[in-house]
Amino acid sequence: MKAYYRESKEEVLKQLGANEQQGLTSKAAQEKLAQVGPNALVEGKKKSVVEVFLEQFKDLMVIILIVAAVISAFTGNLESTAVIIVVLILNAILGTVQHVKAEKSLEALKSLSAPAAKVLRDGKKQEIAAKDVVPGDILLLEAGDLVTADGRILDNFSLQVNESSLTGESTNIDKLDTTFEKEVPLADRVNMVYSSSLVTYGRANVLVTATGMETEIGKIATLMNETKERRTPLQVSLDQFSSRLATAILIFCALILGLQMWRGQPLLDALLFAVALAVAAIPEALSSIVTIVQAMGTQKMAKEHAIIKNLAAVESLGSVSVICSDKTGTLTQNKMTVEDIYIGGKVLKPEELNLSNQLHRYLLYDVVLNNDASLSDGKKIGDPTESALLEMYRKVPGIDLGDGKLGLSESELREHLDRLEEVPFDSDRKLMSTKHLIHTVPTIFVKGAIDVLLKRCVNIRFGDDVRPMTEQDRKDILAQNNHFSENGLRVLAFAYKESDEELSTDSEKDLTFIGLVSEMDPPRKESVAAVARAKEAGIRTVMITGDHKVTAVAIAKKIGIFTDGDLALTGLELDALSDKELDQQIEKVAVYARVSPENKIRIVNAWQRKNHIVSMTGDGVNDAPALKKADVGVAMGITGTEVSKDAASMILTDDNFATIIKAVANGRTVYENIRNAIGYLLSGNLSAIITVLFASIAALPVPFVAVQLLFINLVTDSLPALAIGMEPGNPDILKRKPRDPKASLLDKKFVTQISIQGFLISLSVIAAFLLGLRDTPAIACTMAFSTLTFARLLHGFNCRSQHSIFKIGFKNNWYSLAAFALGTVLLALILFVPALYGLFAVQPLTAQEVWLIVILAVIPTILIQLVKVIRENRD
Ligand SMILES: Nc1ncnc2c1ncn2[C@@H]1O[C@H](COP(=O)(O)OP(=O)(O)OP(=O)(O)O)[C@@H](O)[C@H]1O
Ligand SMILES: [Ca+2]
Repeated sequence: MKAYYRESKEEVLKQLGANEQQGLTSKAAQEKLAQVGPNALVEGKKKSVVEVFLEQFKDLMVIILIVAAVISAFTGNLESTAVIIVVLILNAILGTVQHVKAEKSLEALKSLSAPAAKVLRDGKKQEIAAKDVVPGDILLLEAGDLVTADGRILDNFSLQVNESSLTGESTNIDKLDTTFEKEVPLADRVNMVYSSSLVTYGRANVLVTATGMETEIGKIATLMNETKERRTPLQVSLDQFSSRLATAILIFCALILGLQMWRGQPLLDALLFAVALAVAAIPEALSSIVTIVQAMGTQKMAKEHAIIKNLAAVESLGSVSVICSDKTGTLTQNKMTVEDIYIGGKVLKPEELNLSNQLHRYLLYDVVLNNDASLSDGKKIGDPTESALLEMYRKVPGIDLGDGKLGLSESELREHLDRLEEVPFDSDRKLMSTKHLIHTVPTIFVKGAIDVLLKRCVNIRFGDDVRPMTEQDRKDILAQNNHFSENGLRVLAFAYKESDEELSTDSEKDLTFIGLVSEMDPPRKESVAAVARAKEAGIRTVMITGDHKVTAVAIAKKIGIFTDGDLALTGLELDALSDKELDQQIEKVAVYARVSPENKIRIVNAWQRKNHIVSMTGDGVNDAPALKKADVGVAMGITGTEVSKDAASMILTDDNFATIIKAVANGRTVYENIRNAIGYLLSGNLSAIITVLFASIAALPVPFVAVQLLFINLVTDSLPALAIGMEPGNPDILKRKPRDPKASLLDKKFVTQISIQGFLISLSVIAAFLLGLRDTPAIACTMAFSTLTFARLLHGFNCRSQHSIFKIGFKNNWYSLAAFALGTVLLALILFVPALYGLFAVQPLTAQEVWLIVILAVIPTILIQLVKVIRENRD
């Protein structure tokens, strides 16, 4: 390993064959990539397919089935044994396929949110996937970036980096472009940056020295490589439910076994009862249905511009009750245009500026030079606040745009008066400064938020004349600012000073005021409707912005976030409140203006103290802690920093507030569909359990054989359960209050409903069984099995929604009809193809018996639908 930090910049460049001005050529980069491999950490050892397959047999439920197979073999029912074994193997294969698929789709989602890196290649700044970065690349880092490779700093502009993921040290570290003589420990190598750290401030050009597993984090990556299987809260609670259910089944089986033996039944016959009960009770399809429905939900969300990074977020989304959203870009379009300019005591349009006016000239210097954006071929690059300023510059009469007129184009101006030093903008300080030589005089230009900047101005300039700022001047400026803000305009203030000092944040004082520029950022069209939908859904929308309070409230009113009786707080006002005072007000506060990232964490905490589930958007470097603290942290796919994307659990690929509401609706739908599918499976199982218990207690023969129950649980029941999972969102899904996150999935009301439905179906099945018993036990068994299967297929329609089938119809879910049809065909095959009789232990039925089955099976569904219709008409 070479100690790059101990060698000079030139030496390192030479060793890696790199070019500081041009970067690598794309061809050289490609060759290098083929040679060293992608810049990614090798994932921890994944479970092999065989391991996954074998794991499927570790389940207690499966063990019960294996025991059932053995018992069947002893009772001479070898066909049953064979079928159970085949079913078990098929089930394990299905489980394996599903596991692999789920992993793939998670990986696909991951790759959608893979980090990007900015590099210099072929002499141009380019954004590439982080995995394509190679040693020798020139990495262009700026605040908000994730460092994606190890590198030596070539040019440093006050870069600050957080290396906590590597060193555990949480403070930000100032980087330098020096060379070390002696050996120093990793944490002190301030002329290097390391993969996995976050750029919190400033910028730097860095020569990549190592990528992938060769990086420092790669070397210790084995520690974090154990890919833990993460289960969502819902999956965890279902796991708990399953294991409790398994225990209950075992106890019941023992009781039944005891009862049958006590009656003097031979052991093997008694065992058949126990087996039937066990198989009837186990919801084999449950966990796979939950996984499938979740996976389909996330895929749908991805298509609708919301990428889920963490599956648990789908569930949290369903109970979100507060959404704290950024204003700029999320609620608004982030398309800024300059409206009015306040300069020399007058309000002017850009077209009214005059190049021969010295005051106007200084504003234009400040506008163009103290600005990182650029306009090329009509494309805006950089911060929209800043590109709007360049567009304003171009509107000034006399600016040369290649037509030979007098004034310089912005790039010529930047070339002539190049930037000597700079202090970049950050949303805490809300200022930006640059230093230039103007007519050989060193001059510092400052621009930023008016409330911050005005405090630092001591003079004001009118034309060529600079004089001390009076109280009246201040009042005039603030009044003008207020006027702009009330119209929802963002205001930037401009100032300068002539000074030779080394530029730092300390230089931003004793300034001379130049003027104000106001910019318009119209709300997104969809925002108004989305906020209204959120309100209907019991979700409070709160606007959080770095902008001025008056501006923010004006926009919030337009969008419908701020209504009569609401409050607006600034970050400073928030700081002045105690937690207790904040708790008293928080529900009224609709707008937070001039917030700092720390304010955001406090806002999340306060809502969470009130047991709200909070979604918070963020795009900046410092938003990461608030995004992590929120229940659903949302990052912006287009404008968000890599750091914010890394911390979020959902990424909006269109940066649009309305997408969050869509995702909430999807989250609610996924949860409801899962709940309905679970209700369907459990009520069906319960009906079989009741029938077996009844037969046992009434000293009747065993009503089902294991194969029949397996057929129902694994085949005919899975079809409607999946169809229920595909149910499109209920149109009134956003008209309800958010789900209480603490409420259990199987609450009392739901359990009662499941019990009643299971009981109704079992009544039909028992009736069919008793009618069959007038003939032979074998016919009775066939009738009980057919009635159970058909009744459960029909029950699929009942569980699609709380509403009756007349209200929801079939049109929006053809899957439910297809599932029913397919299940019916399979049942018919078993009943009418003699070759299958042996396998499923059925007997040929008469036409009369078939009619009886159909009628008995339909009755529970008719009753359940009837209740729904009555309830609908009552409400
Ligand atoms: N590039 C910049 N240079 C100087 N000042 C700026 C710049 N951008 C914004 N400002 C000033 O800082 C204030 C806050 O901007 P900031 O970027 O923190 O808010 P924002 O992130 O754009 O808004 P939101 O939080 O709604 O997304 C603005 O109102 C403006 O006055
Ligand atoms: Ca912001």
